[in-house]
Amino acid sequence: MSTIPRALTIAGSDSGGGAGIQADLKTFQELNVYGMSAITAITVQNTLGVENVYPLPPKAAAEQIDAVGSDLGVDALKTGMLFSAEIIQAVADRIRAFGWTKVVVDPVMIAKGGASLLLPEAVHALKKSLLPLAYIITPNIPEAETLSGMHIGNMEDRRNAAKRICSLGAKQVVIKGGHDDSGGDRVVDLLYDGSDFTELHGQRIFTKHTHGTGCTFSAAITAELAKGASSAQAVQTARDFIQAAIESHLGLGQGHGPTNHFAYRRLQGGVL
Ligand SMILES: Nc1ncnc2c1ncn2[C@@H]1O[C@H](COP(=O)(O)OP(=O)(O)O)[C@@H](O)[C@H]1O
Ligand SMILES: Cc1ncc(COP(=O)(O)O)c(N)n1
Repeated sequence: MSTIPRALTIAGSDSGGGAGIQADLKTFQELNVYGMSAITAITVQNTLGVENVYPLPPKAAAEQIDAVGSDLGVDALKTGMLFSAEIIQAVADRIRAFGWTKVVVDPVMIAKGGASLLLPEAVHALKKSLLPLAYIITPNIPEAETLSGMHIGNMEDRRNAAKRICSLGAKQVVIKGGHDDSGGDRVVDLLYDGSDFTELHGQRIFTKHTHGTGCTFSAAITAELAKGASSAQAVQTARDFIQAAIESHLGLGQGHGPTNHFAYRRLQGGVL
């Protein structure tokens, strides 16, 4: 019998392949984890932006989760674009019914190009129904501001926002630093595990090819949790993965291009 770790992504499809379900499955594969998906919405998207969003019925998301959960098994899962309060509710119900605990919530709200990937009225459902199920939640700075209800202008604010987000029920939080350009050539992600803070520092890459960085980062955390890594180890591997992926982006498309999901394998000495 195979003992390969299994990870599930519950997210939207990005036809351009750089974010969403596609980025998640590529990341799982690169980290040697068996990937499964439950699609919540289909986006018509390329590097120039999101042209349209077709949400699926909440029942379709729930049935996909049931299908994989009842048969293949799930060691860890992540959520990405969930779009509506009804889909959030359906997803939260299934996570609770299966009793899954290694749950990474990427609270996707707005695409880099400005398109809304979560209806404004669904923020309440995200906070109330999904956030308490999160083992790790991974907001970027604008998402952390929405969840915490406070402005984040510096690292002290970020620490306070992290505490507030944990007080809403998430066990741990990583507030990502991609949107904070005050650090010059450094980028800092902040992990709060409910008692201690860890700063993960990296080299900021000056590029427009950062489409899907948040999806890829949270998928890498999920893959590592599926393998049994601690949250600190999982977040560090995810940081290394996304750093390599941005550094050697593929230069695809005319707009905000995808990162290079092959790069981490190359870094580890694997064959391309
Ligand atoms: N220009 C960059 N250089 C290096 N790392 C980056 C850069 N932009 C984002 N990252 C990393 O990518 C991940 C996603 O960050 P962020 O851009 O803040 O999230 P999101 O994609 O959700 O908006 C984080 O680990 C962050 O440190
Ligand atoms: C289906 C889907 N899910 C998530 C994102 C967010 O990714 P980004 O913030 O890099 O645009 C996206 N653009 N599309």
